[in-house]
Amino acid sequence: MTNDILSPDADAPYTPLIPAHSWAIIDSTLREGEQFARGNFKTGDKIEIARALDAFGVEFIEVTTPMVSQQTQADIRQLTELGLNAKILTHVRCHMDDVQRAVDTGVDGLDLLFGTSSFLREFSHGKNIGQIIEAAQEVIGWIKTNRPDLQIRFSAEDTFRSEEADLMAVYAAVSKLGVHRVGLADTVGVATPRQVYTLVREVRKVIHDGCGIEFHGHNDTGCAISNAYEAVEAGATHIDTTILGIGERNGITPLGGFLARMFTFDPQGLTEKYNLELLPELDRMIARMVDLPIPWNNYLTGEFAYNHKAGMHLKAIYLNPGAYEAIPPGVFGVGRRIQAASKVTGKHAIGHRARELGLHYGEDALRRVTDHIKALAEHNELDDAHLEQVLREWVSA
Ligand SMILES: CC(=O)SCCNC(=O)CCNC(=O)[C@H](O)C(C)(C)COP(=O)(O)OP(=O)(O)OC[C@H]1O[C@@H](n2cnc3c(N)ncnc32)[C@H](O)[C@@H]1OP(=O)(O)O
Ligand SMILES: O=C(O)CCC(=O)C(=O)O
Ligand SMILES: [Mg+2]
Repeated sequence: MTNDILSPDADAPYTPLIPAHSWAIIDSTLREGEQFARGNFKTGDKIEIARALDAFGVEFIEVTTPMVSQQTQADIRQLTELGLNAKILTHVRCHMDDVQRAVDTGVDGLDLLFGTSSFLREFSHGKNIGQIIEAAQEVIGWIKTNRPDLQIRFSAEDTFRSEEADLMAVYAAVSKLGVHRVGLADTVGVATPRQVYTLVREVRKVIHDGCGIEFHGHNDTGCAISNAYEAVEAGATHIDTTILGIGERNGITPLGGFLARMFTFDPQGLTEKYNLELLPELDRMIARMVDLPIPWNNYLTGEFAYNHKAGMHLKAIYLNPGAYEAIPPGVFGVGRRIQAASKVTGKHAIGHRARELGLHYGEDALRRVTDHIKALAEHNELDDAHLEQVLREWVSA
């Protein structure tokens, strides 16, 4: 494959702008997604979701803390016994009770968190930065001694409303304790792309070389995908997503939208890494489970995500779909829709449809039938059957 989605020069050598192997997905549909208004997955749902994510190829699946209930604890165990390729991580408070329960579930790693903003220090857990670091030392020290096989991530919840000096102290401390990843969480979706880029670069300076950087971004101000992208550009190694973006409030970085973004930088790498054509099935599965439709303008899989209508677009799209598509829909298992019958159509689109029907119009007749179709569509929606009828009637007129 070449970079031909970015440029019509198909002979240019393939050079990914941001290689897909430089980052991994931590899909949190089974954790953040359970915090969505309608996310109440039963055991069977969880197994279906985990298997579907694994078939798609995500590298990690994050699940809710076993502290939620005995059922949740048993479900985690069942998920870890499925023999998936994806590593299973559970999201737990930085507390020995949580960790001790979590390590018995068979997970591959623990995603620890502690809120570092003044909001969360005052209103959530009441600890100061020194106490947060002490708790991290106790908990991470225990895991390192007793379960060195487990991956450990430590995240500063509400990172982007935390003081930078506090963050650096916490990240440096947990890095020294040997965590595998640190997490930056835009918990209330307030960060801008530039802030994310800058902070990831700063954090990189205080952690050990092999330490990964994870980004978790909420979408309250519509920046979840751009922020995840900026994180990767700045050197983040892991991005949290959920299917359809479900999560607290209006959710987090959606898996499909993030992959659409990253596809444009390394189409070949993404195609090798994930079974992209399974994305529509994932989106449909979650839409069914939360009993909501896939939004009409959803990235890649929305009903109209690949609808082409304007005459100027249609003329070019027949010659090369790349003229008005950033990403070939077939790669993600979706098709395009050509809407030739509308008031914004043009003679090229009408002529093309006529030829498909085996009808041949001369230049003047094509102009006349096109204007007639445009006039009809001005007042009534026309469907393809109506267009075909008009074209057949007018060809001999
Ligand atoms: C931004 C996020 O999404 S963070 C992840 C959110 N996830 C969840 O909340 C998981 C689901 N939660 C639950 O099932 C429950 O909240 C439980 C089991 C975790 C705790 O339940 P409860 O004991 O009833 O406490 P409750 O939820 O009311 O309060 C939260 C407790 O966690 C403590 N806490 C909050 N953050 C942390 C942390 N990072 N590390 C340790 N303790 C913490 C709070 O201090 C509070 O404990 P306290 O009552 O001793 O002060
Ligand atoms: O643990 C994390 O990094 C993220 C927690 C979370 O869901 C959030 O802060 O929004
Ligand atoms: Mg969140």
